[in-house]
Amino acid sequence: MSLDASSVPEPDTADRVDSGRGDSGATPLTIITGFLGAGKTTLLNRLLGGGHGLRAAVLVNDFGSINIDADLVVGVADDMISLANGCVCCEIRDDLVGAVERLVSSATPPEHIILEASGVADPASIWATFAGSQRPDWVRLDGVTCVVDTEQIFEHLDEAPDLLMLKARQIGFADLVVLNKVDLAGPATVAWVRRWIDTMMDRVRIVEAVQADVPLEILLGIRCEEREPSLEQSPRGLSHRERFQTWTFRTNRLFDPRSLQEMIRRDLPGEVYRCKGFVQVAGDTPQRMLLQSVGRRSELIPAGTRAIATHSEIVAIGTSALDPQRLHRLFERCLVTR
Ligand SMILES: Nc1nc2c(ncn2[C@@H]2O[C@H](COP(=O)(O)OP(=O)(O)OP(=O)(O)O)[C@@H](O)[C@H]2O)c(=O)[nH]1
Repeated sequence: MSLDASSVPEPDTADRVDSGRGDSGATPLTIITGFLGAGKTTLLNRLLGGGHGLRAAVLVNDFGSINIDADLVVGVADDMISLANGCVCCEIRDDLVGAVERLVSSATPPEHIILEASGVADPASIWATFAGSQRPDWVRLDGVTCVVDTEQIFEHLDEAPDLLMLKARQIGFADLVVLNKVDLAGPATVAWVRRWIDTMMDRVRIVEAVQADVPLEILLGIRCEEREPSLEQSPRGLSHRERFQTWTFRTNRLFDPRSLQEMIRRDLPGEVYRCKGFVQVAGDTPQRMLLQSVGRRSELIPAGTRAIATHSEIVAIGTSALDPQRLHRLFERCLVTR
């Protein structure tokens, strides 16, 4: 895990969202939740690029051992705390509280804190962490936004039926649900997922989106109703480390981009929910690309100046049945032979 920096310089925009720090002095906290690959980082980047005028600090939590998300969040290089190698709702709660403590007690404390939780996190447990901490008055929950991959919400239920329970808990704790990726889902699926959420939850606000494009005003300054965080809301039974597994592949060799995407589409085991990383791909000149895959969908996009390095590093997250040897063989097959 790496911890660095504290808060951002005052933006020069005149349009400010009222974040509502209020008399209590508690710093408003927005939690972005949602399952792996739903579009949380995409939403976070929209928030950060949105010119809301708030001095916001960002906490990014990746379940894997490398915090890829930290490289994908744009525009807050010195203002982000990266919490990797565990989930903030259960395994690295102390790191979360410590990071927030550092932020709020710094010389220039942020006006707002945005936490992108890991895709397997239970937001109720995150909030319970603050309630159980030494200084529960440091932060005030401003709102919880849950990003849903509308196309894939019901995927993987054969391998892990309890996944739907986790997704339901993420949605159920939210003030706002962003039904994302409606471009991939199509109207019938969108209507179906909407109905499913409506019948399951009371009074949750739902917006549909492509690339998490939702108005900023509805994301910040929600001032959600007080909710009593109870430590009983922590997940019972297996810990995330027992339910989910991560696997990392590193190589100095070049990938054949077509084989890589074809392998993900055809052969990636159903136990793998998400892959992401930076890869060196073969071409006229080797190129550094960002690999993103959610289920069997994948994209390779030029990495630009992000995460400059000469080797490739991919993280996969899946069920505890994930087979490291099999994955190693599959990814190795996509390397260019010398
Ligand atoms: N087609 C389509 N792709 C999207 C949309 N929103 C996000 N994506 C893509 O989905 C992938 C995952 O998006 P992220 O924002 O990284 O998802 P995430 O929830 O932060 O992922 P984790 O942090 O790994 O859980 C990326 O390749 C995005 O470009 C959308 O509305 N439509």
